[in-house]
Amino acid sequence: MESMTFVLFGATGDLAKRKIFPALYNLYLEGKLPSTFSVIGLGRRELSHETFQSNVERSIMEFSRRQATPSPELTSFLSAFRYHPLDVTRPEDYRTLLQLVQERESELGIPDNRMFYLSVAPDLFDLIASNIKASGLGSTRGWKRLVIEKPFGHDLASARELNEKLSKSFEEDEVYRIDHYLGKTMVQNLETFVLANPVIQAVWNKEHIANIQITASETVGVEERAGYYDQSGAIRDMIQNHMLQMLMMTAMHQPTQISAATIRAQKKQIMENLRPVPRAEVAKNVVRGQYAAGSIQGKAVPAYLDEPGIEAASRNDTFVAARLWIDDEKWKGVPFYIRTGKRLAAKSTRIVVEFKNPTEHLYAHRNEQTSPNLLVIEINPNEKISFLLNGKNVLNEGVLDEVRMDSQGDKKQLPEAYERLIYDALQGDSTFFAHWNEVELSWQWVQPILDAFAANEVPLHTYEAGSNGPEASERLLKEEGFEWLLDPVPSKSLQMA
Ligand SMILES: NC(=O)C1=CN([C@@H]2O[C@H](COP(=O)(O)OP(=O)(O)OC[C@H]3O[C@@H](n4cnc5c(N)ncnc54)[C@H](OP(=O)(O)O)[C@@H]3O)[C@@H](O)[C@H]2O)C=CC1
Ligand SMILES: O=C1O[C@H](COP(=O)(O)O)[C@@H](O)[C@H](O)[C@H]1O
Repeated sequence: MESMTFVLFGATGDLAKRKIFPALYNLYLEGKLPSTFSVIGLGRRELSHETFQSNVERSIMEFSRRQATPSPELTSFLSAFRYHPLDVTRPEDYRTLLQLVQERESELGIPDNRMFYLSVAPDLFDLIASNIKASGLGSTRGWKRLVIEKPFGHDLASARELNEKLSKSFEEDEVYRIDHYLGKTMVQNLETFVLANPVIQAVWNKEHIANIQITASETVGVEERAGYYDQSGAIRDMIQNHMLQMLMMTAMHQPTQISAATIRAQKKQIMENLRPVPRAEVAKNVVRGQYAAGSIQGKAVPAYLDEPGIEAASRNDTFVAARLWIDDEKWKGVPFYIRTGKRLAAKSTRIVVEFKNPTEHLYAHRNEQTSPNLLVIEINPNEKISFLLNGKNVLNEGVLDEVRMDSQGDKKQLPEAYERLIYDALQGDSTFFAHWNEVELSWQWVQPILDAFAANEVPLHTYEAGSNGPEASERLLKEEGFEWLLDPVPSKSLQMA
């Protein structure tokens, strides 16, 4: 990998501490950083290089997935870090930053490959990008890349405006939009599991699949992010990005070969064929909810409206479920259901594929009925794939029973999403970053829902914290004769592998 400078805006912030420094450290231990590299941390506060290095060390001690203890390796890793106080609104601060970046490049004898990572509030993205250009930081003979966090815009118009502004300083292929769900092991695995297995490909279509359910449920509430979340809700926080990205990864068609460009083209096609939900039909296809007080794992928790920092009369959504249709030849007639919410019964991100069941009545003469085959892709907190099949329970007079075949990785050994994504960005591999096309099409799909929510055209159901969300979300599936498969992996079933 080519040597480079990693310029981190927001190096004194929460994300840097919890995710970015630990990710860089683990990449370093695995030999996945260039042999020589420079990291320049930025923030408004005044810090010496030494204090910054100690802060980085503390964050690694606390948050790294590999236990870190003082060692020559850690010392050598930290020696690459420098700090520069910078206010992103002051153009002169970028000029002094450029001097430091160049000094380090010549000290280390490395080319001017520069990665600008914006771990700051999104309203600063365009200003920073234009200052990078104006100051000359972006005029490199090597490569330059811009990594940005979500959210990318607040609605379709603001996302387009932001993209327009960024494109004045960076080309689309230089922009890496992080969606951390695309860094998750099982989401990345979808590409190979679905596209590279002929057995799966053969049944990955409307002939064999009855419905697909994508869930990201959380037990946490709004936490410390009331200011942001009360303006965003589940629709912007999860549906527009993570949930639609998981939908694209699940539904994309097999390209002739796998590359960033072909995967992106397939994902874009899914979004183009995703049936729009006109504003007048939002209430029929989308259910929104807000949590009331309740209890999570035996602990009483307050209602959303009683959380610190939330407006007393807020009509913000903390739960959204929706029914989607992809109008192409592969998926015509197959409903996709998505569902996400805070303060639900379990932390669980999963994709459940329910297959059609033409063998249902095969054992009718014995008053038995087969169950539909299910494929369960667990993404978080477990990472595994299970197949639920019909089997014969030889210990119980051969009656039909569910048989589970599953795979399980050793979670501790797996890199974190941020490790994967930073590594990919350093290599210039944009497969698992959100392309502007995908972001724009996602906002386009979501916009009528935002409008209908804002105009209160969709009922806001309350649900008890610790429940499975509003009962109204059952209706979405009942209309096609299905139900949510919330915990479809039976613990008692026979394990075959
Ligand atoms: N934290 C998380 O878990 C997640 C965060 N994100 C996104 O990551 C980004 C960063 O979030 P997070 O770390 O939580 O935010 P924090 O509020 O913890 O950190 C903000 C950072 O921005 C810096 N900053 C703010 N204003 C300026 C300025 N005018 N000039 C220079 N630096 C400035 C602060 O430095 P200083 O105070 O020293 O000026 C600080 O380092 C956001 O886009 C957020 O949406 C996305 C997913 C998860
Ligand atoms: O991006 C976000 O994701 C988290 C959930 O992420 P996970 O990796 O724990 O599934 C969510 O809590 C947060 O509100 C949202 O901004």
